[in-house]
Amino acid sequence: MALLEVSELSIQFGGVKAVQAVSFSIDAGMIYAVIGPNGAGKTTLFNLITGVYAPTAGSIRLDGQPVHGLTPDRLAQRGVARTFQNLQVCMNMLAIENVMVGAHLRLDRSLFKAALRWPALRRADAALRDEAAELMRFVGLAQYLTARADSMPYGALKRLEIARALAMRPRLLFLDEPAAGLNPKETQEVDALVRRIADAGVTVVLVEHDMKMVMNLSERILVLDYGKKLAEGNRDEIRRNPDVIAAYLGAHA
Ligand SMILES: Nc1ncnc2c1ncn2[C@@H]1O[C@H](COP(=O)(O)OP(=O)(O)OP(=O)(O)O)[C@@H](O)[C@H]1O
Repeated sequence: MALLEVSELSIQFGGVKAVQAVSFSIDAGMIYAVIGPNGAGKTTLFNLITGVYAPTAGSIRLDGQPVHGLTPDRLAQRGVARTFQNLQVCMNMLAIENVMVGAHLRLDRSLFKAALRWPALRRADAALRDEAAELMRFVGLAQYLTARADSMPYGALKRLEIARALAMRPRLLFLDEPAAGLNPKETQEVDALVRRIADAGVTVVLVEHDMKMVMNLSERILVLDYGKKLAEGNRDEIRRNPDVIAAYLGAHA
């Protein structure tokens, strides 16, 4: 069974059909990319799957169970996490506290309340801090363990978002343009990081304009155009697809 199964998913904003009857499925362990021109519906598709928007029609199944209409925090508890195209970092907090927020989102609140005796809470907090530090090292931010978020360069903040999403211990991680605004060296580092995340057993879904990165990493690629599925396949199928070349890749590949 596929880890994620999206069927005939649609959403409309006023007259704009942002996503129209899009179907695809993602197997566990895969790196999967969603590409398409600006405005094609990629971020909206992420927003639908991660519970930011409720679909107008269609269904989303995780491990065979329907999850459409669930809120982002319920989805987080089921193992779905994401990063955002525009940074969503709390700048007035320490970097490590931003990562700890991710771990808090994962915890079931009722269990957390039950543990509300101070010594237990302090131990839990120390454990979360250790875990957050470990994740910061994993994404290459060891030098920022005691830094404030607002003192960090943009490239490091992009990684901080990834660390915070990983703190939710996701099975399925959505990365919305992880290389946007990065220089070629930073892009290569994020490329290697995505590979490490996948090697750790997390299924990764990626929206990305950097074609080199997409073609290097992705086992399967979904191409959207005007909210519709234009093509889906492995890298070679996508590279050769005449519709894709005409709509999108021609200018990039
Ligand atoms: N909340 C919203 N209200 C109204 N229209 C929206 C909303 N969100 C997205 N849209 C519209 O839906 C369409 C798809 O937008 P979306 O941001 O998903 O595209 P995208 O493929 O992610 O683009 P980009 O590559 O530029 O990020 C666009 O026409 C956009 O203006």
